[in-house]
Amino acid sequence: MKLQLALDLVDISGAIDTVKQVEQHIDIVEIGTPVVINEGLRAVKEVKAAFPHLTVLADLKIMDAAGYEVGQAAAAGADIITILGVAEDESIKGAVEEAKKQGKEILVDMIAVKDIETRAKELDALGVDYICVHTGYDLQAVGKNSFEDLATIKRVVKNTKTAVAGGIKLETLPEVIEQHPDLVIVGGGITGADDMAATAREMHDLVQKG
Ligand SMILES: O=C(CO)[C@H](O)[C@H](O)COP(=O)(O)O
Repeated sequence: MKLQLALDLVDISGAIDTVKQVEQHIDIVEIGTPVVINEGLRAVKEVKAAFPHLTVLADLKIMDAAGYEVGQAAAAGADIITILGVAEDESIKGAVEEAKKQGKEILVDMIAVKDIETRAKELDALGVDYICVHTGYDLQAVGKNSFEDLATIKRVVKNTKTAVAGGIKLETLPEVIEQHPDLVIVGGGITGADDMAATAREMHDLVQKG
């Protein structure tokens, strides 16, 4: 099981400062969608250049023109690129094909997918690398989480790695770990902590033991 730090509410220098504090305690650093919207793929390029030993995920949440967008993110240095589970199968296939060509991985974000079980089975057959259940900020605000959805994908997915994201904190991490996802994604649970390094270390220890 791996820990991914999601950076959403920072600029490039803020991202680099944050990673400097926690780099020993994370496996993957995510350049979040708001950062890519604000700063472009330059954010991916600069973070990868600053931390070449870390796996960098570009959270593009691709919906169309997937092969092209995966190619651009790969050229910027991303190791993993995200596409939405609600995208067309043709887009998913395009993303997978381009990622394979470039030696990269595709994570499918299941945000807004209504029938998680059916779509997860389809995505599993399409050869993506990760399927990630995700409660985004707008549903976190009304008290939702992804714990049940994680159980669903763990039950039906045969080949693909599983991941979970959305409002995970140190206190809720044990409940997530019990379900043994391959990847746990944490943003505010680390970046909003008083001591980011101590929180990331504690989370990483739990994830590694889990
Ligand atoms: O993709 C995202 C929002 O769309 C976030 O990166 C993801 O939800 C993790 O952040 P947090 O732990 O703060 O919810």
